[in-house]
Amino acid sequence: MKSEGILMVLSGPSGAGKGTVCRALLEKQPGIHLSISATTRKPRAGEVDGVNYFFVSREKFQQMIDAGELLEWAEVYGNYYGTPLKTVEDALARGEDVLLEIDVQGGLQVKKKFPSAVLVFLLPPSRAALAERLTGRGTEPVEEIQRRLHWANTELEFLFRYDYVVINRHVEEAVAALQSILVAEKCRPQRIKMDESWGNLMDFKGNSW
Ligand SMILES: Nc1ncnc2c1ncn2[C@@H]1O[C@H](COP(=O)(O)OP(=O)(O)OP(=O)(O)O)[C@@H](O)[C@H]1O
Ligand SMILES: Nc1nc2c(ncn2[C@@H]2O[C@H](COP(=O)(O)O)[C@@H](O)[C@H]2O)c(=O)[nH]1
Repeated sequence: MKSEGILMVLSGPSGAGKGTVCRALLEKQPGIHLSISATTRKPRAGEVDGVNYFFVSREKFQQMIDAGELLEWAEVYGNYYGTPLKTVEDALARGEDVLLEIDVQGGLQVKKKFPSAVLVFLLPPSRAALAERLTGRGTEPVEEIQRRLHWANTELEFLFRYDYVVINRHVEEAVAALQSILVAEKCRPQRIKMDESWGNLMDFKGNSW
């Protein structure tokens, strides 16, 4: 009996620790496929095209939308971000678990297209922790930090439309929670591929020994 790969979405306010937790999860489970998004945002110091994001122009991003190349896309903090569809489909077809680190608007689009996707909302332990983390990262100017913190309130409204909430108090704990979710989701009857000897699942009584 073999279960299929899981499409897992990780969302949460900017600074919640999504990127940090994703990297730590991949270290523990290198077999997970992390989707690389396309974005019109400019690279931060140290970010590499094709590794952190595919950094594209607005024109190129629009072409990708028009060509149906994006599984989902959204405008976030004044820039466009989207998930390339084909690499996700290919990885799922290979039976790999796929992780999308995307915003809440994108998360709900994914759920519409892939109802079996698992939506996880990553929450920092407190409002103060969120502000400290975002400021401490030191990658955005003060106005941008304020803008992201302000938007966090709107993002929180999406929390109850997600399947799971993980509190990112300690990175290792958050990673363990994500791993547990993956294990539990693989045990759902809808995902289990049962050995053919069990016959027609819808008609157990009709099967003879
Ligand atoms: N559990 C944690 N405890 C303390 N600091 C943390 C924890 N998780 C992440 N951080 C720190 O918080 C900052 C923000 O983390 P990260 O960049 O991963 O957030 P993010 O949710 O991916 O943000 P964005 O959406 O803007 O990309 C980083 O400096 C990171 O090192
Ligand atoms: N809807 C999507 N949101 C995405 C995608 N890739 C990243 N994001 C989200 O954007 C913000 C900002 O990211 P940053 O790298 O500029 O800090 C963050 O919430 C990401 O999760 C995507 O493909 N689609």
